[in-house]
Amino acid sequence: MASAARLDLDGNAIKPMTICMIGAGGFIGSHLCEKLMAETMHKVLAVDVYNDKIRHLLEPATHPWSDRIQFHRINIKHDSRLEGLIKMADLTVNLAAICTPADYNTRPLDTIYSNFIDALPVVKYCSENNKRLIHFSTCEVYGKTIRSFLPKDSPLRQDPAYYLLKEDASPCIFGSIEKQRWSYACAKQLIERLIYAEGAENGLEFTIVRPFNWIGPRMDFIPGIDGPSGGVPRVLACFSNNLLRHEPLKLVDGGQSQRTFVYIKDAIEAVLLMIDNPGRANGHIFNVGNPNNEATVRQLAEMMTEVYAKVSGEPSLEVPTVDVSSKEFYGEGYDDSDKRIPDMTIINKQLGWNPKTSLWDLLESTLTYQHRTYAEAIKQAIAKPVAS
Ligand SMILES: NC(=O)c1ccc[n+]([C@@H]2O[C@H](COP(=O)([O-])OP(=O)(O)OC[C@H]3O[C@@H](n4cnc5c(N)ncnc54)[C@H](O)[C@@H]3O)[C@@H](O)[C@H]2O)c1
Ligand SMILES: O=C(O)[C@H]1O[C@H](OP(=O)(O)OP(=O)(O)OC[C@H]2O[C@@H](n3ccc(=O)[nH]c3=O)[C@H](O)[C@@H]2O)[C@H](O)[C@@H](O)[C@@H]1O
Repeated sequence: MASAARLDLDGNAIKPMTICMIGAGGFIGSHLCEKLMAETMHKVLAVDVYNDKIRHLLEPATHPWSDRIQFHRINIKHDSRLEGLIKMADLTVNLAAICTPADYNTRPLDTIYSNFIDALPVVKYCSENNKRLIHFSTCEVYGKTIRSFLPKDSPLRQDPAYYLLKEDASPCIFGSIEKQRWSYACAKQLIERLIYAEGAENGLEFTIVRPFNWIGPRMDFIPGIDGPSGGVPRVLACFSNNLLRHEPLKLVDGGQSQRTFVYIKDAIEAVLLMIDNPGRANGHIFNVGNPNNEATVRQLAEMMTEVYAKVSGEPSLEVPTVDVSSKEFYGEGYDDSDKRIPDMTIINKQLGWNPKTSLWDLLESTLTYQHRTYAEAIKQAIAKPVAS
């Protein structure tokens, strides 16, 4: 339960603050709002175009935190109320973005505008009004690893010096301009550089977060149920959708890419530490991921298949996966990050944070949620006769 006597990492009482959270209605925003309402006395001015994922926090108005959360339906592309909200707050957390890879090469303009141009006024208002900013970037700013350019048989491929991703040392390696996949990473990189420069030249107090594949309940949508039937969400929701519909999981280009997955609830602990410890978080860029939860996409598919059979009680398909080319799945201009392992030195040193949940455990709780939330709706959708 919320308590006024929470202490920061240096033993000082944490004063309740007002947080302007932009993109509060999304996956990460909904979990961050939940945490702030349940465990702190901070107030949230929740800005988004949607509020479905935080409706349970907004209604009924009898929640013990009801006077600490306000929803503002605002599109930050064109709404003069934004500056007023940032001025009213002590801290702004910016989560708003287009961040699904299927959009990067098919809607590159929207992707670049969303991740760079639309974030500019947020940075400017924070800087001009001396307000602290926590900005969400991405691990995609690292792009490909140096390792991926080494010969296949090089022993150096096993050396972490060629793949471990460090905030203050690793280069950002993207593909050519025709590989529009990198429109997102490049826009995120430029806004990081701008924020960093505002800090250096104008004293902006900032923290940049680089999430490494945070996953859990409420991530994206299930096509045809709570999102467009032709839509392509991120991998967790794609594979969940396949499992719920008893279809084989599609492995893009053989599913050889590697990712590290962190449970959303672990990651949110890291964000709360940043919020509550400005002296330790300001001026830093933080990797937030779980280096112990590495899997190829193929391994992820196999594990999700096994976990889903366990939580749903339904047998797995005899052939649970199918290979598909990236061109067929994402279209022209797709490219991929080969491997993403976060170096944890900086977040450990500054905030003492470590992730706890194993890949199996996080998939078990997430797929239990997916099954409970969607299985019935999918059954009904499949049973519905198609209109002739
Ligand atoms: N989930 C991850 O693992 C992950 C990884 C790397 C980076 N990120 C970054 O974290 C942030 C949040 O990601 P998420 O997974 O919660 O995504 P999400 O799509 O679930 O949430 C983004 C939210 O921003 C809102 N939004 C977008 N444009 C807006 C606008 N113009 N005005 C108002 N609201 C707008 C959307 O409606 C959505 O609710 C993004 O910046 C993303 O790039 C997330
Ligand atoms: O989550 C992150 O840390 C960042 O990375 C994601 O990028 P990516 O990991 O490539 O996106 P996913 O959709 O989760 O795909 C992961 C991998 O699975 C593959 N995939 C995806 C979907 C599918 O059905 N099958 C499949 O094999 C993709 O090709 C990719 O190799 C997104 O860019 C962002 O949300 C975010 O910034």
